[in-house]
Amino acid sequence: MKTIDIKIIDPRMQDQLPAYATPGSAGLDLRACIDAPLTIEAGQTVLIPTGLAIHLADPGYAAMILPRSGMGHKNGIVLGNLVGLIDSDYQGQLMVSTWNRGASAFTLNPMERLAQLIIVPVLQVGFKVVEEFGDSERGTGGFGSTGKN
Ligand SMILES: O=c1ccn([C@H]2C[C@H](O)[C@@H](COP(=O)(O)OP(=O)(O)OP(=O)(O)O)O2)c(=O)[nH]1
Repeated sequence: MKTIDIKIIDPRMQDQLPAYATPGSAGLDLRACIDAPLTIEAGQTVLIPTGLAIHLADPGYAAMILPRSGMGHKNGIVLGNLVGLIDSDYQGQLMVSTWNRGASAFTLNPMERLAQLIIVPVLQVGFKVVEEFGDSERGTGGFGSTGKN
C-alpha cells in the first residue's frame, strides 16, 4: 500500500485518521471539523474544513472528494463543486464544498462523516497538434449516436 504524507490540522483528527472501512473499500471518509452543529439551509452551500492536509507529491496521483452515497441520497448533502479534485502539489487543508441540494434544512454535526476521498492514478500528457486524426470506428459520433439510449 502506498503511503502519503498527512498533516493533522485539527487535533480532533489525531485519533481518527482516515482509514478504509473494509479491505475492499475505495474511499476514506472525511469528517466535518466544525466546532458546533451547523444548519445548512435547503439550497445553501458551505465550505467545511476536514482538519487534514495531504501532500501526494507525485504528479502520477490525484485525490478526489466525492459525496457519501447515504448523505447524498437520504439527506441531499452533496458537493457544491460536484467533485473535488486535489492536485498532487496541494498542501492546504482539504475542504469540502457542501451543498444541501435537498428541500429541507440539514444539521451537520461536528466530526460527522461528510464526504469521501479517493486516491487515483493520473496520466499527465503533452499535446501534438495534427490536421487529421487516424481512422477510428466511432469517428466524431457521440451523444447517443449509437442508438436511442
Ligand atoms: O473540493 C475541493 C476542491 C479543491 N480543493 C483544493 C485542492 C486543490 O488542489 C485546490 C485547487 O482546486 P482547483 O484547481 O479545483 O481550484 P480552482 O478553483 O481552479 O482554483 P486554483 O486557482 O486555486 O487552482 O483546492 C479542496 O480542498 N477541495
